[in-house]
Amino acid sequence: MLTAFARTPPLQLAEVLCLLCEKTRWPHLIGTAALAVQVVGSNWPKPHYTLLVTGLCRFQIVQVLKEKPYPVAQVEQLDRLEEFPGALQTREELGELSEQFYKYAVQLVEMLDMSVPAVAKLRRLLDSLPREALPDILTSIIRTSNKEKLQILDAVSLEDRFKATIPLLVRQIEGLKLLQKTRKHKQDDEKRVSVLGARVFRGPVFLGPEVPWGGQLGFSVLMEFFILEHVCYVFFLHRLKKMPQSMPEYALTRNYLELMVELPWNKSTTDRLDIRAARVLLDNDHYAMEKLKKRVLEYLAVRQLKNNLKGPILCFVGPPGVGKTSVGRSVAKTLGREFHRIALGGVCDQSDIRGHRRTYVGSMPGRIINGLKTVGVNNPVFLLDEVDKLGKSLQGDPAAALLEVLDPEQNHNFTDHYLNVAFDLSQVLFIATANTTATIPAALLDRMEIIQVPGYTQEEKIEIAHRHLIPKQLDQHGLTPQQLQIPPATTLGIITRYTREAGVRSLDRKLGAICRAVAVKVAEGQHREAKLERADATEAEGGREHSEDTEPQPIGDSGAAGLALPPEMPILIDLHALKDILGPPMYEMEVSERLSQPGVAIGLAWTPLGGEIMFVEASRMDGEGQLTLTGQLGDVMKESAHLAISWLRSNAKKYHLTNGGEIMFVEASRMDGEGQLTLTGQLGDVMKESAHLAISWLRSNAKKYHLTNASGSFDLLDNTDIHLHFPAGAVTKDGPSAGVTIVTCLASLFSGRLVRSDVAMTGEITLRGLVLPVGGIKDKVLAAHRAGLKRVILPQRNEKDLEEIPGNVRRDLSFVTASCLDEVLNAAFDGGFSAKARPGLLNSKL
Ligand SMILES: Nc1ncnc2c1ncn2[C@@H]1O[C@H](COP(=O)(O)OP(=O)(O)OP(=O)(O)O)[C@@H](O)[C@H]1O
Repeated sequence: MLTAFARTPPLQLAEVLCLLCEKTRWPHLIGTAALAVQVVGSNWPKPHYTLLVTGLCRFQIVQVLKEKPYPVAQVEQLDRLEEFPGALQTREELGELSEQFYKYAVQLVEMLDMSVPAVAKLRRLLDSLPREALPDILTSIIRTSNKEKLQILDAVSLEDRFKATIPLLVRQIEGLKLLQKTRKHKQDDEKRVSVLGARVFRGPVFLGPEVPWGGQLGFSVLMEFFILEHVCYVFFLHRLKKMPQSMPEYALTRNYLELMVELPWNKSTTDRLDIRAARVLLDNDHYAMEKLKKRVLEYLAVRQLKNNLKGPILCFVGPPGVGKTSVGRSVAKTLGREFHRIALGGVCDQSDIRGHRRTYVGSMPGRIINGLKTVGVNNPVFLLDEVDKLGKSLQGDPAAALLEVLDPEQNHNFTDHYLNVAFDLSQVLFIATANTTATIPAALLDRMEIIQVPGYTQEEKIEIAHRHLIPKQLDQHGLTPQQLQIPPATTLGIITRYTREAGVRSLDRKLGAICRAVAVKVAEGQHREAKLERADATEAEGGREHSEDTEPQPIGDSGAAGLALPPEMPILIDLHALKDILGPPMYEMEVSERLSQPGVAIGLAWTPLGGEIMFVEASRMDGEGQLTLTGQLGDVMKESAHLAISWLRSNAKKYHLTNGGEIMFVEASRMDGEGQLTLTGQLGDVMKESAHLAISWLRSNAKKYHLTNASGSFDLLDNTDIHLHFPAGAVTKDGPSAGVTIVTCLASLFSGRLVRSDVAMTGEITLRGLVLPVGGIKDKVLAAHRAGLKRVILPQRNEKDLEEIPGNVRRDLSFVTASCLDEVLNAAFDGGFSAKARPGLLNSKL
């Protein structure tokens, strides 16, 4: 019944035969006739045969004659390919279709890498085969579903065949185009195309609706995979499909694939770059911080002018609670970007940044990739909080991993160990914050632009409290300004007596405590009001109700109002109410009290927490002894013991203390008149050296200033030990800026004169008595102002830094700029310190 045979490629026929036999069981009446050429296989270990057939032609079943033991049917041959070449030439439309088809086929093949042998062979095949055979051949090679294949088989007329196959070719071409677009940046472009090319034609899973994802991955998602050239990771889909769900690896693979799908590979928000609006928003959100806001606006302006700015990473450095994090949040808000904060404090494992390799049990991606997953876009603002507190451990250096993240030249190719695929971080805007630059690794510091954010003055704090903190706290506690009022005088009271900070975080907390206390009163008041109303109503009805609750109760200790009546609104917090709520003041200014003895001076220190005033105390003792301490003591405790001994020794005569007691003084031989200098207060090396410098300078200038030791000798250390102490003893201190304070303190000790109680100072000294400039002037001056001091002695070369000081602080303080120690001492003592100017010597013996 088969009258004309045409040779069709065996591959296609084998597929169609299989389809017909296995899947369809005759629901399809059109099939392919084929000649079995070879049968290879065996029955062991289980039957496995490969059938090689040569295709002949399409046929249609007319009637099934019998089904067993094998189906026999009467069929009719459908295609007569020998007629087709003629038809192609005579019918214009068919000729055009065939030409179009050929062009698409060539285009598709040319998009592949011709260096792959299979592709080159295909190209040759395309030219050598008759045009009418191409639709069947290409359908069997390109990615098509079984359903689509059967549709082509059904297309008997050549015209239908071309028409049905062209869309399949176009779909494949578009897929490849998208793929190539995304990979054009990559260096290893060609290699990957070849791998991909081979897969497009022969690989198991590509574009197409029938993806083996158990219905959970849609076509578009797989498409995204595809175009993002992570084609090889589709491999995991196969693995997942084959794995039993109980296998631990199933969850791992699934999590991994879910992360791949959830990551915002090419999803971003559109930047809103309106500098005027940004300025208004920054001003509305933050009071003061002019320098920081100015720099942030400059940065945003440059971004507006130049897209894809590979700009510096901004790093805000300043004490805690000065608003660094919240400015970062405002930047995201002005740009209309997502905001994500990554806390780096205490991170000491580089896999925190870069993720674990998937071979680890419990492996996870790093914080960067996790953050991207959380925000769901690839251009968020990432705030790297506390970069100065990164640790180091055996698990690697997280700072080194951050280098890659922050380097605009490298971060378009950031590879997380877990993901193992490069992710482009170049669209992410990184802002870092730190309390100090001292502990930021140098390489990291080099990649960032540091913007100092100094602490606030008292006036600024009051403004911030009233503009931002109080409204925020009221809102958080469900209160209104009609219920609670905090006058500026009370805010100042909180700032000076209950907080000691450069920022406003404690102030915020104290305001929160006030709101909580008032919330209780307001809630109780409402409760009572309701009860009173009910009581009134009952009374009106003639009934009388007695309840313990209606007994009058005082509000707090202040007894401001009884609880029988609701408190009068608004509740005004004065200084008395403040004491009731927050307890007795935590900080009192004890400056003048502590300066009531010679040998004490106030220095100005800069710490990561802001500026602070620092007392330097000195005492001297006759003779030399040794103190043995046992009992596994820590450094601070040992220093305390030294302090105690020093105090007792210098007060021994006053209290009639002798050396026959419990403490063991072992007399040591005197070293040629050299005294001993004891330094306590957890000092760093630089500070210890400053103390030695100060002593040396004073010894060499002892005659000039009439400085003597306890026995009246100008050799200050002769038979004399000196103890210098820097409270608070448990806080580590270092740096050269205490030099002038140490000199002043010792000058006071050896002269027996009191240092002015309203003066603080800072400056490095040299052996020749020069005063060198130091850093952190603004914070230090603000600390002196906070402490209520009146005069600040600064190195002359720091005069320029005074410009940064707010006008009101400058007005309250008098500044003395000194270039040498002579000037420092003259300004630190009443009536100056020069030898001539000094009145009769005070007896300096203690
Ligand atoms: N100038 C300001 N104007 C308004 N609010 C401010 C200002 N400065 C700080 N705040 C508020 O103070 C609080 C603490 O600020 P934030 O958390 O940003 O401090 P930080 O400098 O990042 O501190 P840390 O270094 O501890 O992270 C926030 O509620 C913030 O809104």
